[in-house]
Amino acid sequence: MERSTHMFRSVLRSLSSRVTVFQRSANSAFFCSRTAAMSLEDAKRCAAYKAVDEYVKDNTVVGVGSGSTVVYAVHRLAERVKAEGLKLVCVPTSFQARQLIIEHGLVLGDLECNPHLDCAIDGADEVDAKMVLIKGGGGCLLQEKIVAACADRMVVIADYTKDSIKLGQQYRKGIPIEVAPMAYVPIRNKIETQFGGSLKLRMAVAKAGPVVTDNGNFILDWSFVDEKEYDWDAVNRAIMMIPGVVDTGLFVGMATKAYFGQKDGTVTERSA
Ligand SMILES: O=C(CO)[C@H](O)[C@H](O)COP(=O)(O)O
Repeated sequence: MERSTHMFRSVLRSLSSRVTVFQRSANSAFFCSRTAAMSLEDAKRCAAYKAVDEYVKDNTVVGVGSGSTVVYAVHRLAERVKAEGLKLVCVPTSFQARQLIIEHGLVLGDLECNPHLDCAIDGADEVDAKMVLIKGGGGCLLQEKIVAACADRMVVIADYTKDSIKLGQQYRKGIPIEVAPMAYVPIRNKIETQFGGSLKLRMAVAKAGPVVTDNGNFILDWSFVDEKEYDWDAVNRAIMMIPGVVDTGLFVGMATKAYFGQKDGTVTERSA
């Protein structure tokens, strides 16, 4: 009995030192209070909440990105719809985003009915100093790029591990490239010959064989040469010209703002 009381107290102590508190300020904005031990999840949440509070207002048509950080953005959208009665339309970038929107009782839109969006809020695998992004770690790059291209602004939400000077400094899994299944070998060979590095077909974890995207395609992850100075805009354009390439996870000149949740509960920003 004494032992279980002791264990319960120590769990409580550790929880109270980790918990992130979101408080409502006088103008009803939320902010992250700083605690001794902020987790990576807290950092994601701080960035996501900040982006939603800065960019979403009544009647916004918002693109909902994919990945684990976006989950917090959807929580915050739902919270504000409930508290403030905001009228929003949410356009998903993946099956995951679509489910999140539905589960949170938000209004689901699409590009047929909502071809123009006010903003797209999305995560990233890496953001360099010039706001070039690597996206597609979760395999949703095609729809993410299409939705972002339809938005007035693309706002990135990320934790501090995504912030880098040069691509490849933080994200080591390579640049995802979505390809038509029949063409993955010639595309792999062409990119290796033209730009160096190596490409690997992304394999599924809970399924035999390769990952199949929401669009029925495969993903090649390109480990480029670290020491090389790539012009990402030119590289992206050249890869897009290879028959069978559907899209790349290089987002050049698309993101207008990036929020990075930090270890101490603050959120830093970068603008294009
Ligand atoms: O591009 C993506 C999915 O295709 C995600 O935005 C990216 O992988 C970041 O995900 P997370 O927020 O889980 O770190």
